[in-house]
Amino acid sequence: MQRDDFPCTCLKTMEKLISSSYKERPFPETYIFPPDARPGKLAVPLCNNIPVIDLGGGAEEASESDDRRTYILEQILKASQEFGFFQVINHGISEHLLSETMRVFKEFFEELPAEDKASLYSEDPNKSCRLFTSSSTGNYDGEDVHIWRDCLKHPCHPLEECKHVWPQKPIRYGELVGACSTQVRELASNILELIGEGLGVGAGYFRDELSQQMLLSVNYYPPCPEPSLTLGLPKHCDPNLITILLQGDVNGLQVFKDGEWIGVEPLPHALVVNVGYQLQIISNGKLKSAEHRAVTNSSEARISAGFFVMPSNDCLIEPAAALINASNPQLYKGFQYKDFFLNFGTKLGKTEQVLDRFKLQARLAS
Ligand SMILES: O=C(O)CCC(=O)C(=O)O
Ligand SMILES: [Fe+2]
Repeated sequence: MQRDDFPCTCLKTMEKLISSSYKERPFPETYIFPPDARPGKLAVPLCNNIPVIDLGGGAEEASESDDRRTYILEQILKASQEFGFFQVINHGISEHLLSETMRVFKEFFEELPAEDKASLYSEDPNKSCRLFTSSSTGNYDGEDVHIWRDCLKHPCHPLEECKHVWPQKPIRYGELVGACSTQVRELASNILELIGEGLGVGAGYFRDELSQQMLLSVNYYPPCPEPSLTLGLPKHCDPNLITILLQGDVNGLQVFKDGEWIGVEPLPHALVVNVGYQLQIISNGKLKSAEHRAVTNSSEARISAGFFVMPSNDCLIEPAAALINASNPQLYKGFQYKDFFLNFGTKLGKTEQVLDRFKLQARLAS
């Protein structure tokens, strides 16, 4: 960016961010979804049936008692089969760290000077740390409809290799997000161990390449005057292995279950865990990656932070051999993770098509 251009480019960039322009009147038509994709009924039932699993102080500690470990493992497996979603409490990550991390995200979006934000803004999806608005495709100007969110995205594992690309401000960002990423990663590894054991592929199955990368995506949804016409995130399943989400204390996350949308109730200091496409594929369809979306509201800003555990780009993904037999034929072909990810980017909003290229028996796999 040339110094002379700076104020002008900066201003244009900041106009795109929905957090800078949401008070605009009249309501911008470019954010209005076609009738069949609108959220419709906003007051969906708040779901008290998405399982809430008590990890009793941390999944790790569960290893101290075999019975307790087996009980937790069974609950995680059942929830991943039936819902593809669950919440965990008593997960071992300190409440103080979680609330301070959410606070630093809020400071980032609401208090950072425009020029600091502008220096991180990029529409290049290959840029490792970037602030953008609407979808992550990097094609804001070509989108049919914009989505009502700004997003800060960057890798968060291994810390020493990625911390240097993170925002330098707010000043506590590195320390808090670093500590939180480390602890979330440990929790995710423990949950994956339990899943591996429960599936019968072995506790260590998801270590190394299958879970090598972790990406942090912080969503900022400003208050929206027209929540019934807009979406913070359209319906999708996550493309990765497993996601751990901090959803703060504002409603907005909904899961599609048995033909209807249900809200995932924000519980203080709970973390939401959801199965991504890779876990569905590796488990040969035994675990399910559920469709979800984020709706907006007219009264307060909402922040969510997703930690996406994902395979290395070159990792070969295929259903685990131990899960295939005469009565459970292989449902998906093997592929490299990067091929899946590229294909995913072209199928945004078309969840029914994402898996088509990877199915072996189109009529059986869902
Ligand atoms: O904001 C939320 O609660 C959901 C975020 C989400 O689904 C995602 O980032 O993939
Ligand atoms: Fe998601």
